[in-house]
Amino acid sequence: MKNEIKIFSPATVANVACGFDVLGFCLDTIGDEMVIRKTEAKGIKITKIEGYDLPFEAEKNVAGVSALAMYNALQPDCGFEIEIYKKIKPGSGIGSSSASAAGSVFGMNALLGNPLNNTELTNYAMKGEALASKCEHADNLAPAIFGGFTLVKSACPLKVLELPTPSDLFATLIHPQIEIKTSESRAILPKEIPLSNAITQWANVGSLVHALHTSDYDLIKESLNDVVIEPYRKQLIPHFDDVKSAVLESGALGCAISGSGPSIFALSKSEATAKAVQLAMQNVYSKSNIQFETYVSKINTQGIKIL
Ligand SMILES: Nc1ncnc2c1ncn2[C@@H]1O[C@H](COP(=O)(O)OP(=O)(O)O)[C@@H](O)[C@H]1O
Ligand SMILES: N[C@@H](CCOP(=O)(O)O)C(=O)O
Repeated sequence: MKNEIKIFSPATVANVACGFDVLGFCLDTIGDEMVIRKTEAKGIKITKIEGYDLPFEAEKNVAGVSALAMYNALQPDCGFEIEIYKKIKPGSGIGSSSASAAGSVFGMNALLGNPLNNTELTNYAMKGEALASKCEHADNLAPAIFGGFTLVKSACPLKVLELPTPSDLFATLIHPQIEIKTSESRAILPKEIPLSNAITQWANVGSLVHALHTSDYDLIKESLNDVVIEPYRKQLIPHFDDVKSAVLESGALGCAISGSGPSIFALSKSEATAKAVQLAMQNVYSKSNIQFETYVSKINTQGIKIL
């Protein structure tokens, strides 16, 4: 059995407009790399972090927290070293913390001969995610680990439903280079919502799930709306309304905040439209003095992969 593996741990889009804390999908072109190594010395050590300044103490890094949760439960006869090559900026809204939290447990599981299934891995990864967002949500972790679109039916006990990915669907993202911490953008949300908004929102979630199952792109378009969270969070994202109008005019099926922001995502029916949408996003932000990155990505149906 191998003593070391290198993995690609993908970025993810949580919420997918209407599905706060339950829906998510996995990206293909953006993600971190990690190396996980078995050691004779017991315990979990983070030995290398490149890309961004993050804590090396296992208890303060989401990769270490999820690894420790799994390690303490399994009590294997070895230890693990973790190297993180961070490409996803922390606080991006595309699952930076989730990529690390999922990557460490996925890598350890592979080196131990895969004793755990994807649901068990997601459960341990949630312990790490909770360090960053102050809440055990799995809507980034599930698509990172299972791939494709996922719905977290319940967090406790964890039940993840894998949803189909229509083959022509492409994502476009813009990541304005400002940091919004998930914990802070959760803190501004209302504790209660009007019943009329709840009805609109759960109708959208139900119809989006149906649309994914039937590859009904018109219904995807009708369903990609968020009347519950977006009105609060969009205030933290400069030019959000301008980006959304420009993107919809360019032919996207829908556009919403990615995770807790500041990234904004759109879904389109073809790669050509996704690229036109990318130009529309760039046009809006190039008129401002905020730095940004944009991406076009297929939906990654595999999730984390061994390199
Ligand atoms: N390995 C890690 N990767 C990313 N963020 C981490 C990691 N370990 C700890 N953190 C902390 O988690 C926070 C970023 O997570 P979060 O706010 O959820 O952003 P994102 O939406 O990009 O996941 C930052 O405060 C960061 O310092
Ligand atoms: N459902 C969570 C998702 C946070 O995603 P992230 O990529 O910003 O960590 C939320 O909306 O708070």
